[in-house]
Amino acid sequence: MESPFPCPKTVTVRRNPHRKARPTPSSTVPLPLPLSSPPIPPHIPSFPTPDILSVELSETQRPREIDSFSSSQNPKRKPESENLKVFLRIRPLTVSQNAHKQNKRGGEVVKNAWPKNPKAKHLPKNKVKNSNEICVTVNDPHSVTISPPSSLQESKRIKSVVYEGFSHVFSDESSQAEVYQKLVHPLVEDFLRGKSGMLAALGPTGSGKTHTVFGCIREPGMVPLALRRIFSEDKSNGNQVSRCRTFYLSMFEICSEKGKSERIFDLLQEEGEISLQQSAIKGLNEVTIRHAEQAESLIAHGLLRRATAATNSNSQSSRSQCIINICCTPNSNDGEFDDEPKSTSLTIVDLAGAEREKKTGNQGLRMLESNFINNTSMVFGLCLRSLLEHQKNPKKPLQKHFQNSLLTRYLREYLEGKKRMALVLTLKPGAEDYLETSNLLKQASPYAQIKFIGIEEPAKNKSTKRPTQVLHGAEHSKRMKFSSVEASSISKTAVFGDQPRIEETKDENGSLTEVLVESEEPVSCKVTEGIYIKQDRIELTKREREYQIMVNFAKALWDVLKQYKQKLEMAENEICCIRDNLTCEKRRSSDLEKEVRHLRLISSFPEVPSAGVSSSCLVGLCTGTDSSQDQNYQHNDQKDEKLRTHISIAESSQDLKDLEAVDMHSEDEATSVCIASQDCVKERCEEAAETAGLGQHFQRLKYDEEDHSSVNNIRTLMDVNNVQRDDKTTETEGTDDSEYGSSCLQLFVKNKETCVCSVEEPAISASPVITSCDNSSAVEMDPLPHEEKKLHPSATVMPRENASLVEDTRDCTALDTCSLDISSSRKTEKPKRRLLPASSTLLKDIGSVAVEDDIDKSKGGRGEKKVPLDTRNKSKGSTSLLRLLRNDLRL
Ligand SMILES: Nc1ncnc2c1ncn2[C@@H]1O[C@H](COP(=O)(O)OP(=O)(O)OP(=O)(O)O)[C@@H](O)[C@H]1O
Repeated sequence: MESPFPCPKTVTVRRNPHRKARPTPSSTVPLPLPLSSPPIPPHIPSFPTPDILSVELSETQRPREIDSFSSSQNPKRKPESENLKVFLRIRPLTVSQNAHKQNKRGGEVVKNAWPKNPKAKHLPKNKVKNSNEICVTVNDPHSVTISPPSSLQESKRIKSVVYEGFSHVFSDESSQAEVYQKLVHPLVEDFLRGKSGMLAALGPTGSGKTHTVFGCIREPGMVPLALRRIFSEDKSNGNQVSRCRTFYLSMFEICSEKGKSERIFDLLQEEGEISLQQSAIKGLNEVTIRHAEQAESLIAHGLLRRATAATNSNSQSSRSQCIINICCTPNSNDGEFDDEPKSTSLTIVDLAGAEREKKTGNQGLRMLESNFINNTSMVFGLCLRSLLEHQKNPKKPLQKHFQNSLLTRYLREYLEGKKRMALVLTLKPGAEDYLETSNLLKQASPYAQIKFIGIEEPAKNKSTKRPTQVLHGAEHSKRMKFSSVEASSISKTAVFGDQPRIEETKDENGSLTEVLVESEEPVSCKVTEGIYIKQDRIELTKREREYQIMVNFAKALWDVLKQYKQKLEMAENEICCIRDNLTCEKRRSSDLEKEVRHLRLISSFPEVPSAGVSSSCLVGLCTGTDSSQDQNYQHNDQKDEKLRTHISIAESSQDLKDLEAVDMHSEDEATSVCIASQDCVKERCEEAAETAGLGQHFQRLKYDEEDHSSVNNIRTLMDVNNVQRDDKTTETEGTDDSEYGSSCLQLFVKNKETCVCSVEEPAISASPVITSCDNSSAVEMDPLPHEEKKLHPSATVMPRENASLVEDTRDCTALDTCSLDISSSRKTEKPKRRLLPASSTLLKDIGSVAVEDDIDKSKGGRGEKKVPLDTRNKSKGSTSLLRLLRNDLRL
């Protein structure tokens, strides 16, 4: 059963690697950094202009992109690599078909109007191919498929092969103009801009090389089209170009003499055999051309001289390699076009087509010619192959295949990749030409990978300016004269390409010397290649440095802009925060204003009359260690009767009538006692004192730090400020704090002993009135037994007037005495405090004080614990004070 779809033939794809696009300078521009911003720098550093300008390039530092950048800056210098362009042109299957097509297109039958070799008149005409089978199929403008004829497919199982990577594939219907536009036009434009170039046509015999290069009258080839293009520009510019530059045409062929040796003939002169010395052709006639018609006429005459012969493959088969040079040299006196390039050349080579003996049936002389042609084509191909392999693997040396033929010796610079060139492969699409076509594509398609690296155009300085080499008229005689004089020293003459006017000689030291030919006396200047290289290197380094500076400048600018942006964002955020805070503050201020208004409204009511008496606070005593415990004590007052820690606050003067005599000056003051922990006593006292303005009046009476760890030190602070504030709010509004007197009674109990301390109101007494309970204290404390002291601390407050009796011996003017009686055991239960009226507490405590002589105390039994040192040191004055108090209070 047959498949509905024909099974495709097996196809082998031979791919030439794609040429990689050159990195453009724009690709080297640093990309914006990722959005994740780095930590914001504290400040933006100054722009590093000095650092940027001090860029120094090292050999390893030079980026590859610099070359492209430099070349883009100077289009006349393109040191970057450029691939060899390989074009493919497919000839029509038969000429008759082509003529038919041409007739269809233009209505005229195309005939080759170029002069034919008269020898070919009697040669047999090409056999008309009966087979219409083709082996070449154009896939796209850059690839073709070569399919073997059916006979070969069946017998040898040869597969179809796809060849890719061509710059362009011209089908059999392509016109000369189309081929010119894509193949030669770029070369001509470069040539007019001062870039030398070469086009070589390769292909088997009869494939259309000569047709492509020279064409016919109706279909002029690449050479006449190029000439027309060159001079058309000149015409459009009013012959300005030809006035500034001079164009020369030279045409020669390389053929073999009976297949033994190669000979070079100048096709523009009769019997013009010339020779090749090194890479230069000696004696080549360069004809000055002024317009295209003249040049075409010269070429037509040259083609008549070219060796052709009729073969089985081609009735007018080229038997030689034909080379045409169009040379351009600017006029030396013209300064207007001083920037124009110097001595450029456009070379077009029509190679003789390789032949297969079986097919051509050549014999004898034709066969020898065929061997020469095939050998030259092979050497040409070997040179390119060696260049390609060398470029692929630099370890492989560049073979000197060029030495094996005159053509390759002449084209050495092109074949070594030093100058720009293009190849056009011509093919015959017939099935009988499959093998030639296949071999050519297999051999030549990889050439598209060849790169021309570091192509340097001739320098513009005067020393490199080449005079014309045209060997006609006076110049010819000059040359001959010079040659006769210096012939012995001339080792070689450079006439190729853009160096036809320089003759290189070797001096005694063996160094290379270039001799300018146009001078009667040869001007010798030691110009070695190194000089040019050095100059170019310096210029290149300069450009690279400038480029590097610009790159660094751009980077630094980018960084600075980025930092400024971050800073701007920060500032904006800050502004937002400040704005929010301002709004809150405004809101607060408005609230405060409302409150003030409210308070003023309240203050407008009649004032509560001041009591006019002192509201003093007597300090309660406590054994607690912190204020939080004090609060607990207050809450648990009823539970612990034993704990005799008293915190008494005199709320009104009526409660302290007994004490009015003692402290007459403290009527207005409010006294409170702040029981603070041992750790915060000092801070609290200082804070309270500072708040109340009593910093200089407030003194701690006594604090013995020696033994504070053994007993819970009880400190009682009179936080005057707190009480003052309380009183102030109750008594008057808007009164200054300083109006209130403040006093602070601080009691220290050390080692369960009662200390008496007093702080007098500073407003009344300028001097600090502090009575300490040290050894010289006026109050003589009767120490209790040790166990009792632990449990019953008590404090006795004494009237000031009584205390004043003993003030002659003390620093204090008043004395408030507190006796502490610690009676509660902290071991058993939590201490409780009961808030009692100060007067009752004082009376009670004073009554409980046992006034005894220190002597009696010291006479205690041996087993008794010794009285502490501070107690023993109680003076008689203190004892007397206590007695007086008792008497005065009638206790
Ligand atoms: N593209 C083409 N269009 C029309 N005719 C062509 C084309 N190519 C070649 N021919 C004709 O084919 C014949 C052979 O072409 P040509 O002489 O150019 O081949 P060749 O490659 O130069 O051969 P050889 O190497 O033997 O010189 C010529 O008569 C030419 O007119």
